[in-house]
Amino acid sequence: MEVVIVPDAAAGGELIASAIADLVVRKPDALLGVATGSTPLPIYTALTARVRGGLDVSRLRVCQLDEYVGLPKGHPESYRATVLREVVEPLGLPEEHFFGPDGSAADIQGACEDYDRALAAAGGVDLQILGIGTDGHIGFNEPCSSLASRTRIKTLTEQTRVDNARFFDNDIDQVPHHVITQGIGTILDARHLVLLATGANKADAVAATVEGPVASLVPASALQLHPHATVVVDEAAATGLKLADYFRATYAAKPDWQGI
Ligand SMILES: N[C@@H]1[C@@H](O)[C@H](O)[C@@H](COP(=O)(O)O)O[C@@H]1O
Repeated sequence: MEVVIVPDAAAGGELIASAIADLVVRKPDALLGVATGSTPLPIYTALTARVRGGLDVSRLRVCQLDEYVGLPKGHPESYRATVLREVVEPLGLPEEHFFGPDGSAADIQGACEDYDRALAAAGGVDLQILGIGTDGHIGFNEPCSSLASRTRIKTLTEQTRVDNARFFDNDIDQVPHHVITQGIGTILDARHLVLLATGANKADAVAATVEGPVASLVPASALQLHPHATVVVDEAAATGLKLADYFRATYAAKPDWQGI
């Protein structure tokens, strides 16, 4: 696992957008896994600026990490609508290049299995962007999710519903209880995992992810099992890291050509 400490969220966004740009140049039809939430927005802003500056993403494909269950199709806070608004439209991608699980399906279990099959049929995710919940969740894999889990339905913790109420008029009653999420095993199938965490409220979760034991209690700690995982944190989110100086020195000594 590589840990990169950046001065602020914007610098994290630039760094990760560079990695995505390098990937697209290397593999124009790459499959990019995107995350929702506030944290990844600087990545999408930086990537959109690169596209305006001439980066060709016309063949890039994008897929979802997770989705609420039970919101009506087209609900503005469904993750499908969110990714369309925050990623697909700004990058100018055709909607056919974007896919995700169907949270409004009558057969949710079938929709989960369909999604795992669709990811495999698409050749697998090349780079998966991840955020992290305050409780250490990735996607919507809440604490005690199986580290081998595949895409399935999960029940949100009260804390996650409180955290996400800001997207639903600060009304927790509007936040769904159930979600579809790529499993931790599904996420680990991606070729490169890039987790961005910013802000002091993520410092404990980051420390447990990077320096704690691999444990289902901290789902993001599963990144320790992946051969190519990059954790990008700003100074505030890095405050709990005992090895912060080592991570800084390692990154400073890294050759430019190597990327993240
Ligand atoms: N399912 C999403 C996660 O993918 C995201 O990482 C998390 C943190 O969001 P934020 O970045 O807004 O703190 O929120 C939700 O739970």
